[in-house]
Amino acid sequence: MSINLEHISKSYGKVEAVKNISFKVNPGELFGLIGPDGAGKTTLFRILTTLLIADEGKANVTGFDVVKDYKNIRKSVGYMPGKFSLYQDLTVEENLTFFATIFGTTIEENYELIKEIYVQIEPFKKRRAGKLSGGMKQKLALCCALIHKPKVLFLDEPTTGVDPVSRKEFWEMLKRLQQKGITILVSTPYMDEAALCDRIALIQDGEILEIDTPANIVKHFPKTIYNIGSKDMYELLQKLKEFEHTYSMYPFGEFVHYTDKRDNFNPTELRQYLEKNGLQNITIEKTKATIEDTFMELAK
Ligand SMILES: Nc1ncnc2c1ncn2[C@@H]1O[C@H](COP(=O)(O)OP(=O)(O)OP(=O)(O)O)[C@@H](O)[C@H]1O
Repeated sequence: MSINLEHISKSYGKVEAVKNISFKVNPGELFGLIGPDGAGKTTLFRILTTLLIADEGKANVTGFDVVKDYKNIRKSVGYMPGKFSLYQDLTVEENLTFFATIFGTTIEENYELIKEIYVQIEPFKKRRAGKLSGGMKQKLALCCALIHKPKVLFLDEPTTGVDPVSRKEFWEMLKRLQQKGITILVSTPYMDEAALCDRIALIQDGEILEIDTPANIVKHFPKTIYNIGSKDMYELLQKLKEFEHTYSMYPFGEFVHYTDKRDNFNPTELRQYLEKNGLQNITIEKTKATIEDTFMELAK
């Protein structure tokens, strides 16, 4: 097993940030921790990268215990924290050289692993990290986390605040790193990115709601979902909220995702109710559950 957590708990004073969490990540797997802000993702990363000691439970990474063997873990993992991972006043090249030096290596020695990512920021190698765009900062931070050829890569919300094109490119890079045999634990609040992982753990308020492949997670959704559209989104939400048979409803792009309390739901009846309440251009169509739908249902 590359990563193994057993009954890990951690509190900050009265805040129980992580509660009795257990899961395993297989060698070479791309595993996602999916949850909103404050779910406990960063706390888990800090425990696994030996920067924080859990109150209860055991964890090991590449066979090393996070407390007893912390030095071995630090040598064999790469960590890209969500915030403050680069020295803003150092240039691109200086940042990378700095990280290489503290791990007793050089850029040249491990160039092959970072090459594909580094060539994209190399034209700006004399630029200070603080002056880079979000996407470029993220590529540099990834190069710095990879410079000592880690076996396991920890990426805490690597795409937060990054534009959609760079996000897509970033996930393509992760897939290629995975093919080189690196195990990756990545966290994200974006549900669309969850679908790109081999397996995901949905996490909220320090607890795991479910662990499975993205495909299996959506299969477990218990109800039929309908996409409901109308000209006036705000009114539509109000009226659906007041409808006595509504089980769940929330905005999803240009539609509302709706489920009904009853098994014998009749869309015509809902349409008539909405029309009677003055809504126009109503559309009601069956749709497939997404990871976000499952998350909302489990988090209820
Ligand atoms: N040093 C700290 N002192 C007190 N409370 C903390 C501390 N660090 C985190 N917390 C609290 O613990 C909970 C989990 O935080 P954590 O940072 O692990 O979550 P997260 O999922 O990474 O979210 P975020 O993306 O906001 O960092 C939150 O309620 C947070 O406010």
